[in-house]
Amino acid sequence: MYIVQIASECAPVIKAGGLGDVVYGLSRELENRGHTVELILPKYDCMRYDHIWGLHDAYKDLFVPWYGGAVHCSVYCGWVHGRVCFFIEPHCEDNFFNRGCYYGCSDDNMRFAFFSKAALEFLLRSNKRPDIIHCHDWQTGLVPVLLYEIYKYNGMWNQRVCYTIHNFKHQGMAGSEVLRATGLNQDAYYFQYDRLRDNFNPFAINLMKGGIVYSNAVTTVSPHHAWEAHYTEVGSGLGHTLHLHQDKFTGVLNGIDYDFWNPEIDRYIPCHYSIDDFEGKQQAKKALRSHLLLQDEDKPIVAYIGRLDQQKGVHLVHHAMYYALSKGAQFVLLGSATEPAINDHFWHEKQFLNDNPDCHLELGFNEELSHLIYAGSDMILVPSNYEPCGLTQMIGLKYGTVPIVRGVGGLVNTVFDRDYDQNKPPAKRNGYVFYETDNDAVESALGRAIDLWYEFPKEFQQLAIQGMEYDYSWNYPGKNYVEIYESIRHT
Ligand SMILES: Nc1ncnc2c1ncn2[C@@H]1O[C@H](COP(=O)(O)OP(=O)(O)O[C@H]2O[C@H](CO)[C@@H](O)[C@H](O)[C@H]2O)[C@@H](O)[C@H]1O
Repeated sequence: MYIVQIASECAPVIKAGGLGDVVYGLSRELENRGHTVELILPKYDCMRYDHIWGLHDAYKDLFVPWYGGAVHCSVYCGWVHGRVCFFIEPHCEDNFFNRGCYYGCSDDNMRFAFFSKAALEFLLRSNKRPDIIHCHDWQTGLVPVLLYEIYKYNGMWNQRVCYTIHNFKHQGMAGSEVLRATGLNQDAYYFQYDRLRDNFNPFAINLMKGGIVYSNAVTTVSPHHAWEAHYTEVGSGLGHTLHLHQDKFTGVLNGIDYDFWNPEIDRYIPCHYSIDDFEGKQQAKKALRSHLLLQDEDKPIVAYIGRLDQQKGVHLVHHAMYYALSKGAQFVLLGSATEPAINDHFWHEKQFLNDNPDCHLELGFNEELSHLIYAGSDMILVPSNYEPCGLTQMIGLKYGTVPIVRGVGGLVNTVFDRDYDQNKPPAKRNGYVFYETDNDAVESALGRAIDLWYEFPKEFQQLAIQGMEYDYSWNYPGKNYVEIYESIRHT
């Protein structure tokens, strides 16, 4: 099959979070399975150009219809660790992708509506006719809408769309100017409830809803989250839409790219290790301590890696940090916040804990350091309020770092409590799970983990090894996606 992924991120060249990992990892797996995969991405000024090889002109004068006129674009092609990527650069006053950031601008709706339109225009003009277009999250929700309302009539009648939702919280709410800009026009038609009108705001169109309504298949990133989104408030108002489209909606658990996240070959850690040779993890722990200037004592290291926002349960991250320190553990945090109040809070904590020899807060985005933290820590904390899949616990498992998670979303599908899981035999359990959102809940799980580390170190190591035995590679999810593509291809 010929598959084109249209996305706003692809790791490591463009990565704000887990979306980037998934777009890259799935593309690689599909290629390994013999399919042809190409990616279409925005050409941001701030992306990691050092991860692109052979960047060259691919299509010089692409004119993308926009309002009544057209925006002149250049399309570049390059290889990102083996994947063929096309980068779209518009030349217009809006400077859509030269903002020094990926997201967070007041006109994000317009930026990504433009990107969606430009990606299809590029496919059309360059005569690319993929069997499957796979697009992701609200940023590309308009792709299937534009395909079936406009591009189908221009020669792209045979393309089918798989749409994956990584986060229901951000849906892309827009006004009718997006319809005018993209050439969809006809407000009355698109503002119908069964099309793009938001389920709660009658004056807004919802780009993610458009993606659900118009795609041939819709997935989210774990089976449990698919259920939550359909039946609970976690669907952020889209539950009824998912219900109406339930026949094409499923949850496919994400994978991890084991070529990149693997302690046996990881290029960012000082010493490699595996299930059979666990000693290297101690070396990584030493290296982590020396890198972050933590005192070198016989203590467990608890880590948190991730965006610092409400989704991730920041109030519990904060509490767990002090609780871990009080229980004789060390705590390492790597995260960044876009919300000013949360950002200020953690900068304050960082200053407050500056002289604490058992704690380090690294505020910012640092891919290389994240590898060392996964390898050098004993436990990884994921106390999310909601978590569609969660990659950090799966990466932690691969690195023999025991996950301590809240039992929501994909965390339910991947982490099984050592003491209480009813469905797995003890030899298949791999971490600790708590359910409530209060301090006692996180203490109950983190406390058990730290106690086991101190009192039964061999059993703790056994638990870590049991986690490493799980296969959360792209192997199974890759197969699942190919089945989905096959099922929609000839419809
Ligand atoms: N400060 C930092 N420095 C370096 N690396 C950092 C970092 N902060 C985060 N990362 C990395 O970014 C990725 C984050 O993965 P998550 O699963 O937490 O994704 P996120 O919530 O962004 O995305 C959404 O999409 C993904 C993919 O579908 C879902 O797993 C998830 O549940 C959903 O919320 C990991 O690779 C992590 O190591």
